[in-house]
Amino acid sequence: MTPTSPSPLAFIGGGNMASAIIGGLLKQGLPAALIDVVEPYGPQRDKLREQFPGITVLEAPGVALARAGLVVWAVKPQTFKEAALASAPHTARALHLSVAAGIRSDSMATWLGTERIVRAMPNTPALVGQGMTGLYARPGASASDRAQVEAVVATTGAHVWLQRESDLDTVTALSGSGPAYVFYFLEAMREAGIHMGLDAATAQKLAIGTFVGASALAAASDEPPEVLRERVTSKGGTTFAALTSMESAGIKVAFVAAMHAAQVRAKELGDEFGA
Ligand SMILES: NC(=O)C1=CN([C@@H]2O[C@H](COP(=O)(O)OP(=O)(O)OC[C@H]3O[C@@H](n4cnc5c(N)ncnc54)[C@H](O)[C@@H]3O)[C@@H](O)[C@H]2O)C=CC1
Ligand SMILES: O=C(O)[C@@H]1CCC=N1
Repeated sequence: MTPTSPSPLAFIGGGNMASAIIGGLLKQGLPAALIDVVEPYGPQRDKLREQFPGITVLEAPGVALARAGLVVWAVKPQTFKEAALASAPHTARALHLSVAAGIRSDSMATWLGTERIVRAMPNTPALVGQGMTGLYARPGASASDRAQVEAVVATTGAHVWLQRESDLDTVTALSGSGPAYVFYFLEAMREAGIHMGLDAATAQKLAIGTFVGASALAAASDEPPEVLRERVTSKGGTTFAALTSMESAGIKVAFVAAMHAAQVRAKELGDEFGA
């Protein structure tokens, strides 16, 4: 399916991630009439209708879902089982794409009664078409199923395919949660700028611009980040002073440990809330 194909899509859960993907699909020209969303929370249903005129927003799953060629699972891991069991009677013929952290395709196959399953781990820059998504296809998903998923995911940014499902937990820790790490650093840089006398708006503008610029440079460069870092670091200069301070504070070690914690949590979510 291409984003302009006539095959309808259903979203189970209409929160942040679903909105990012729906936004991408509509921007690429998918008719809104082809999108159904199941969203039990009233205010969120109103928001979806306002944000995406023409889509169908349902309070609960029902026969309307039977038209979907692709069902996108965008509920929290904690509510996946309940949502899956409620929708399964209506979605048996569809291809299923889950963006939920941790929930393994074995669990989905048990709840949904199909092997046509692809798991994705996107991230919130998908909202501005700059997402990074890791994808894993269960063996029961065909080449055309994978192509259909790629066409959807391509509307939100770039993707990588993974051969091992367990690697999705690592992708979750790296790029899935990753935007939060960047925002955390942005907060710290803004705070430091304010402490040193800048106003908040100026400090924030400089911090965000620095991330955007450094990321663009890293993406455009053939050289790895460590070489780019060394190029900023004059001997005996300011960057050297800052990086030495970070090393002695154990920031890199703590950062690696933090990502391990995220990966462990992704696996726990699969154990706790899986079949
Ligand atoms: N927010 C993020 O950065 C990322 C989130 N994810 C995954 O995406 C999934 C959704 O996350 P968000 O969109 O951030 O959460 P969210 O809380 O914004 O959206 C979930 C939506 O599901 C609805 N919902 C609750 N029970 C339901 C049910 N039984 N049936 C249908 N809908 C139901 C909620 O009302 C809510 O609007 C999670 O599994 C998360 O692991 C994946 C990558 C990144
Ligand atoms: O925090 C979470 O569990 C989700 C998965 C990746 C980003 N947000």
